[in-house]
Amino acid sequence: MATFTDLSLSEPVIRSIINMGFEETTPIQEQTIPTAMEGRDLIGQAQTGTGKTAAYGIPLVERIMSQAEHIQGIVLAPTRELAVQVAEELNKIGQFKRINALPIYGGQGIDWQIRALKKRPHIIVATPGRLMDHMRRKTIRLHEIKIVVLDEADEMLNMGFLDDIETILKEIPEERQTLLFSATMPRQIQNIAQRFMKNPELISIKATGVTVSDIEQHYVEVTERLKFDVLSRILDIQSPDLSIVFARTKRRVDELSEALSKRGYSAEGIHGDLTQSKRDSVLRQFKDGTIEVLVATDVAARGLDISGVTHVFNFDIPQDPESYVHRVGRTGRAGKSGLAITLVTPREIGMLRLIESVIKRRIIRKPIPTIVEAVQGQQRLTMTEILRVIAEEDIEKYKGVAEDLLAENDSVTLLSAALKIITKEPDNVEVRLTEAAPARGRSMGGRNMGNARPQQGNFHRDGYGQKVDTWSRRKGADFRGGTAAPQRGRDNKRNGQ
Ligand SMILES: Nc1ncnc2c1ncn2[C@@H]1O[C@H](COP(=O)(O)OP(=O)(O)OP(=O)(O)O)[C@@H](O)[C@H]1O
Ligand SMILES: [Mg+2]
Repeated sequence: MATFTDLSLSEPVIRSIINMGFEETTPIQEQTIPTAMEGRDLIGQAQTGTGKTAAYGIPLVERIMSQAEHIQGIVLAPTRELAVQVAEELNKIGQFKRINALPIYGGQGIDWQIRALKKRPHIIVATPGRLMDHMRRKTIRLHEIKIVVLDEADEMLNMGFLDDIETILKEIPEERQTLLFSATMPRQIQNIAQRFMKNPELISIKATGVTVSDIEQHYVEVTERLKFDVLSRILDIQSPDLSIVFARTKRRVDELSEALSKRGYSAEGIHGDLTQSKRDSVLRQFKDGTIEVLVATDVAARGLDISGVTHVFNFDIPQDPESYVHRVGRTGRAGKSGLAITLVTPREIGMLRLIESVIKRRIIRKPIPTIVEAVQGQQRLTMTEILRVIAEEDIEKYKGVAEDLLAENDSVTLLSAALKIITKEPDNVEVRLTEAAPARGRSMGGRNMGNARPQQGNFHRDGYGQKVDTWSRRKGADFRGGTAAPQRGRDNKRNGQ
């Protein structure tokens, strides 16, 4: 593995990379940065969470002149949250070279953006629709752009941005450099490449699978009616640090997040019909751990890099294999491990098989978890928390009361009562979700999702027939913070926490 100093980068950029805590390059960075620095067009494909942002961000920042006070680089991204995140990363890479990147996206006040543009950013990171607005108003001019990056280009096509992208690229001088990055490269991308790129070099990192191998991938076959109980039980058993639950429609996201809250989980939803300020605050709370379960449509499937996401749930199986790859890729980032669990109704098994054939990997079947397992999971959580408090916290002032109580009750009875109070018991608050139509696949012609080979190593881990210990919490994952058990207790929750 190469280090960044092998890549003939400038001193300020090396310094900022060190400051960001990057030591070695990832494979996509090692292979694309030199080509991109030469000014060539390129298409970069590599698994989710492997550092594609810096793979284009570093050459982008390097090739921009900090003295010239006009927009020289532009990154197009499919969602607002992704635009914000990419701009943040570019600002970090450019901090010592004094390169400024500005996110430009819908839902944010256009006047505010116009004022921010007057500060003359070197790079803008934009969603296509809002950029078009600024082009019409002539508040952004593209005639001095030297570099264009299309991040998640395939998703921008899915969202119907082809015409917008075409209009935008026509405004940009032809001598520009064009870079295109995604974890998935369906066939339409070749079309974009032919029309808008000059003899692009294709750099595809040949991994063993299209999805990251450190992400364990499971599925549970379950009827629509039982899905919510299964999700709750798995949450109780596994007690994820942070998890994302993907659902098919905005309405189901609303209903699910409400139902999860009713059952005592700290959950919020995010989707495209919410106001931008709501979207921002939900994401912020999820990042700082105030919310533990983020319920989302595919708006959160692409590119978002949130550390601490240990679990991804497909409450509804995605409509196509690309979406599966990206959703699951919200965990297991930058070499971390993760677990992805897909709930599949009997009618959707065909879609699951299609996904397996595209990702060239078996998704392991797990049985429906039982209530007993859910209870055991929560009891384990309580026990761990008690042992932690004994080891780490000052409990002297409780000892007097404890002794008084012990004078009249035996210790096992007392401790059992205390455990009951702080353990979140499986909850049967009635919930009702609007049914979603089962997933039907799009045509699969000509998919090229990376030159994956089957991962033989995963085949022996099949969960068929295993029972009680199948759903035990994974080893090695520890509980975030110290207050997990009491805060998640149902009584606290009912008091509005
Ligand atoms: N060389 C590196 N060393 C250590 N961490 C890195 C390195 N490069 C990137 N990272 C970190 O890895 C994480 C994932 O990076 P990034 O979001 O760029 O992935 P991606 O390939 O674009 O994924 P996706 O396909 O989901 O968009 C980020 O937290 C980033 O800071
Ligand atoms: Mg990315």
